Amino acid sequence: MNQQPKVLVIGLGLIGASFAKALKSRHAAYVYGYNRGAGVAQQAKELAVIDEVVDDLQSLPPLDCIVLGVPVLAIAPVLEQIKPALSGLTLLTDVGSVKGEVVTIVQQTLGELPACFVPGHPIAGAEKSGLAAANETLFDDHMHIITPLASSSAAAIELVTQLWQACGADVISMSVEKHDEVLAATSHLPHLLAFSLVDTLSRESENSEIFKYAAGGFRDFSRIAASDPTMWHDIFLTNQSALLAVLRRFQADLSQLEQAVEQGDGAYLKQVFTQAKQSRDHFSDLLAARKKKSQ
Ligand SMILES: NC(=O)C1=CN([C@@H]2O[C@H](COP(=O)(O)OP(=O)(O)OC[C@H]3O[C@@H](n4cnc5c(N)ncnc54)[C@H](O)[C@@H]3O)[C@@H](O)[C@H]2O)C=CC1
Ligand SMILES: O=C(O)C(=O)Cc1ccc(O)cc1
Repeated sequence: MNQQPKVLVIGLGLIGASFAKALKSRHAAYVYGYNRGAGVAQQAKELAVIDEVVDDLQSLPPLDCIVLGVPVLAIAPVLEQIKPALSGLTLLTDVGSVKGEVVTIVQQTLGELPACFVPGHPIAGAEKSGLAAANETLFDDHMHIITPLASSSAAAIELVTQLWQACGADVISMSVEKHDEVLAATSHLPHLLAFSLVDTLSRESENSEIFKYAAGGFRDFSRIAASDPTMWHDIFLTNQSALLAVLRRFQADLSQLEQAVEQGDGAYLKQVFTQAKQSRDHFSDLLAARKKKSQ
């Protein structure tokens, strides 16, 4: 594309603002921004995260692409407002952590799956949220998963790939179903466990007094329990079946560990811990290889 594409980011929080900032700083797009509530988009302009503020989703400038950077259950009300602008668009995409339910929401809200629509999910983030957490290098050397649909046009797939590559991401493609299964296991379950553990421990001691005595292991494990409650509320409600499947497998394994502790079955404990260590060491090697490749 000779001219810079014109991109509107709706939802200027951690992911939307990081994406906008990465595109703008790398001169990969002319970036408009919209956020509900007074002031956020204006602040984004002042911080050079976006080029221009959009005040009203019902009167949009000519655009090539709209990126939905809002929590999953905020997508439907936003789509209702931008419906009229979708006909001239090359690309409509999102960054939601769940894909199946986003596809259903788009289909139900628009009455069809438009050719411009390609679902997406950056596999990069943090426990922080909001515009203040925006970081233009957030996506460097991270995967961006797209789940193109039978209805997605070649032009839409090309533009989504080009934009995320410009932000430093490795764009990979997979089915909606595989995405939701894999992410339930590697992201949604660990977040559920972290929320649950920190909640349990905080109720066990007044003013979370026991946290004073926690070491690095607890810090590492519990970091993600500081993640945004609204965002995770939406994820757990919209990836219900994949999450329940992996949660039930985990609960069965946890019960076996409980029994082993109860019965003093050290051999079983050692076998589980050894297997887990091998898997984690393999994961560290993968991360190191990815880092090396990008240097
Ligand atoms: N936080 C993370 O690490 C990651 C999040 N995601 C996904 O990205 C999406 C956004 O997450 P974050 O950026 O972390 O959240 P965030 O809370 O930092 O940002 C969301 C932004 O959307 C705005 N917003 C909410 N409802 C709106 C509406 N109806 N109209 C206009 N603006 C609205 C909020 O005011 C906020 O500025 C979610 O769908 C999440 O699943 C994907 C990858 C990583
Ligand atoms: O903070 C972390 O370690 C994360 O795992 C961030 C994250 C949260 C949600 C996603 O869909 C993808 C990445």
